[in-house]
Amino acid sequence: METDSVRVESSLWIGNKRYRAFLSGWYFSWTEIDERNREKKTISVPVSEVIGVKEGRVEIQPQKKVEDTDLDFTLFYVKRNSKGNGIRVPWSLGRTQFCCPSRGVRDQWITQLRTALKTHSPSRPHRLLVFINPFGGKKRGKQIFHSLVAPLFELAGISSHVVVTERANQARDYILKKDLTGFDGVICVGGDGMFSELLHGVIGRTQQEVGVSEHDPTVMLQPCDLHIGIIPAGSTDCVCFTTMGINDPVTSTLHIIIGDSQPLDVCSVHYQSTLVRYFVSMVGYGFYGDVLAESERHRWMGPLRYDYSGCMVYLCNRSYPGQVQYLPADSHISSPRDNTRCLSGCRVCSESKERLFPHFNSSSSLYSANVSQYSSELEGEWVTIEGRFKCISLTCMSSSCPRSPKGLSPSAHLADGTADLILVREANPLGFLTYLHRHTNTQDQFDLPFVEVYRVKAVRFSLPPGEGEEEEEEEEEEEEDVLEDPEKLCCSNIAGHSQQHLAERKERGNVAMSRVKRPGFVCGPCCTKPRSVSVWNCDGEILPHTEISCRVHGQLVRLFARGIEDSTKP
Ligand SMILES: Nc1ncnc2c1ncn2[C@@H]1O[C@H](COP(=O)(O)OP(=O)(O)OP(=O)(O)O)[C@@H](O)[C@H]1O
Repeated sequence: METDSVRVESSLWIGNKRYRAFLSGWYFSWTEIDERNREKKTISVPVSEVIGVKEGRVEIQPQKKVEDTDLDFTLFYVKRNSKGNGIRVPWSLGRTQFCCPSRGVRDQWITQLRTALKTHSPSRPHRLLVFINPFGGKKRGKQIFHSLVAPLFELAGISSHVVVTERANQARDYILKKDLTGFDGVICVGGDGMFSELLHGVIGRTQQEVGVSEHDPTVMLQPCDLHIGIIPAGSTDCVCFTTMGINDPVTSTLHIIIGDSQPLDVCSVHYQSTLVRYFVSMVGYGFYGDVLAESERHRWMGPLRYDYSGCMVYLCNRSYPGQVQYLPADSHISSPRDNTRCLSGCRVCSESKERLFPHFNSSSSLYSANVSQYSSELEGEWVTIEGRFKCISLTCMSSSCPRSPKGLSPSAHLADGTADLILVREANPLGFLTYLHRHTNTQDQFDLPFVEVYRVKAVRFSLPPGEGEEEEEEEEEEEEDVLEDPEKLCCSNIAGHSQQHLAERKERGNVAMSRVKRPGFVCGPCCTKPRSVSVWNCDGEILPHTEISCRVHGQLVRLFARGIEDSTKP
């Protein structure tokens, strides 16, 4: 294979300065030459990060301008900026105009650069299916796509079919049902909710195509070929932040164009033998469930509702009884307290591929059909923990966001086939506040006596006897009352259920009566009824079940991303 042999070399001019430019296999470099023929600074661009090569003098920002000259060509490439608002530097579009000594030399440069692009960057997408949520975040999805993303796609020769969604779940249904032949990936312009729609569509479609039942909690799901890209335009954009290290539409677009590929673990949530949901970020019971539930009642406040609800729920100082069972991951490989960070090219994640897909055979299609349909992952010693918990969370990734740059579990990995289970036991309010506050600074949030963290492959949660799922039907009946009389909403113990969930329950009608009585006590300012059962917050959606089981599916999907680039490296 050709590696670093020089393919083209010549003098080129940028403005009135002369440069010696050369294209080796993997890099295009140009070095300034002064009047005395001495070499000065060299700029080197990996061919894999070239966005496009155009004849003439071309500008695309702020507006497209083309000056068709015989001697010039313009190179567009990924440029790393000096600072940004994330935990890595943002990317922008670099542009350099070169002037050649003759038209023949110019044409040779263009041909060779384009050939190098095809050879050294073969996995770039050519056609993409784009879903824009016009109502996500600050409602700027359409504007972000048309002003920042589309011009870059055009420059890179990527064609896109754009669907502006008119309802929730339209993107998911489209992916599940429509013909996707010819598309190299699906892109969402929106927030975590839109990403979740694409995730469910892509996983569901892949399983349909190979005849695997998603409802079987023991089945080995088929990894998905179709890549997912995220252009952040939501309120929190946690998945984008965690997989990129930044929420920046241009950085995301450039990763899509160069065809970066980041495998991602996905967790499935089952209730008995029914698939409830998939998630990549987190599922949380107790505090996180209550905050989401409370915030649903204050949607009119906009994004402020999360701060408000967080304060209210904190003041309630609740804890919940339950039994957590987990299947530990191999602690020799990594641990949630080993102070490592999953960065681009992470060794733990790349080595895990062999462990996750031992029958991988590169000559067959992705991950080989030899993999048994039933997983041996669920074999092993389950560990049981009982107690009262302020919150229980399970996260497949660090789940960082601008407010919590290190995230819920700073050493979690994106693609190692594990998740981190965090148990926060009953604690005094000040202790719990310390735990919460440590998510926003550099202190270790796990270094507290009431906090435990485990790296796991699967988790089960059950309520103490007498608090089981059937008894929850009683609460449903109370919810029925609320639906009939919305006035009751503000003081009801369903503070917790999303409007969608309430609607679903109302639709179900026939609610069973239950005779179980709970002790009556006032638990805080936001709730005047007893609460001994919380709800699960799954990536921002309230789950309709409490006794759930979760299982990690290693590297189930692929994103157009490369993980967080280490900004300390040159
Ligand atoms: N046209 C639409 N009308 C109503 N809802 C929609 C529409 N398109 C998508 N949705 C739904 O809106 C929900 C929220 O959208 P999205 O995630 O894009 O923004 P967000 O909630 O502001 O951001 P984040 O999830 O990051 O907090 C998604 O769950 C999606 O299913």
